[in-house]
Amino acid sequence: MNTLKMKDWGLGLGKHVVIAEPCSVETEKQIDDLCNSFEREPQIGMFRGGIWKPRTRPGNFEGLGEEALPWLQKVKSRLHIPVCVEVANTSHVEAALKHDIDVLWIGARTTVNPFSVQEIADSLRGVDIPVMVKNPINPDLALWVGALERMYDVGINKLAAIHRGFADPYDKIYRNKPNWNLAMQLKLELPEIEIINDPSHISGKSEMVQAVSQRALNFGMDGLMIETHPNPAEAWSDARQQLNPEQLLTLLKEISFRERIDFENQIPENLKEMRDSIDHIDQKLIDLLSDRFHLIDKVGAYKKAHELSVYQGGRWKDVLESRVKLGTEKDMSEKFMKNLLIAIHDESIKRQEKQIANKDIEPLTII
Ligand SMILES: O=C(O)C(=O)C[C@]1(C(=O)O)C=C[C@@H](O)C=C1
Repeated sequence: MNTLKMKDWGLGLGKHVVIAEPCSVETEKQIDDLCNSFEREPQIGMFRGGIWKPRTRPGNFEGLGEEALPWLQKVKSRLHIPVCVEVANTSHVEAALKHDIDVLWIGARTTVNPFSVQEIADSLRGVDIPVMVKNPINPDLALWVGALERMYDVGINKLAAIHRGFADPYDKIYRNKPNWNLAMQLKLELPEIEIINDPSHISGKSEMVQAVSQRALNFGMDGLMIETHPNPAEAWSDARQQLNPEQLLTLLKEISFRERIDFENQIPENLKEMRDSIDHIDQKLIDLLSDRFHLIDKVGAYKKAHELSVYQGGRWKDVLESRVKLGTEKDMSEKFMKNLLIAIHDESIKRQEKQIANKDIEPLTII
């Protein structure tokens, strides 16, 4: 994809984009109050207001709709920063364009549905407006990439992604569990697409927003979208996760926007040396793993000849426990050691099953 980075969208966005926003636009006064707080804050690069709010069940506040759009125009003239809104259908797009909204974004509940995404994309054919695409609710990279591709295919070349976390009914910590690996995979697949992180929807509680923001920046995310309200306790939606302007400004002072080293010729000499050593160690690790799997194949041949079962619970328990102990003694976490060993053991089982059955079988996870 030949897309433009946010700094080249012609909207005065800097290197790290901070989008401050009330979850929902509620009253003209609320917007005025936020403008007063952010008037002299150059760090706020964009303003977001929720106008149409998707709600799981009817009866909750679903946004003010079109009547709130003129208030966002006022934000533009007061703060001189671009404004963005979520659009979920073609009438939203039409209203947003009519009111000079600068940037649109597609929400997680829309990204999951390629029909909706395509309809929105079709309504944007020939329109020069940046679009940001939130990850779908479920951790499906193809859906996320697909939504970006649908936008690109109708001629939108100002594109960004937003990582807002993924629904996980078993997780007790986050509202939407972050999946940093998946976000990194998006970067690998579409290196030109920048990713904004939405720590508010990930954490679901204001006291976690700073830690999640820092984590996102550590992972090389290109900006933050943080829900902000003059008085979060009184917010009509998502009261628990919004910061007040003062909290937002403190957060922005305290977090560290880390530099990224993207190009070979920028790498300082001592870092290059350390990376060369890492390359060497990785090579040795791979050689050792390959030696281990050759032995696994020999054990597999033995099991086949003697009709022994592939999975050997007692041996596996010993291997797991002893290696986890060795690893933790060398300062590696128990969780990491377990994950590593489970991955290795899965692969051993898969190779031996294949040997015995002589066909490809999906790997199992056996603990
Ligand atoms: O010891 C064996 O029987 C093996 O095949 C090796 C191995 C391993 O990867 O360490 C693999 C499968 C068994 O469940 C136990 C251990």
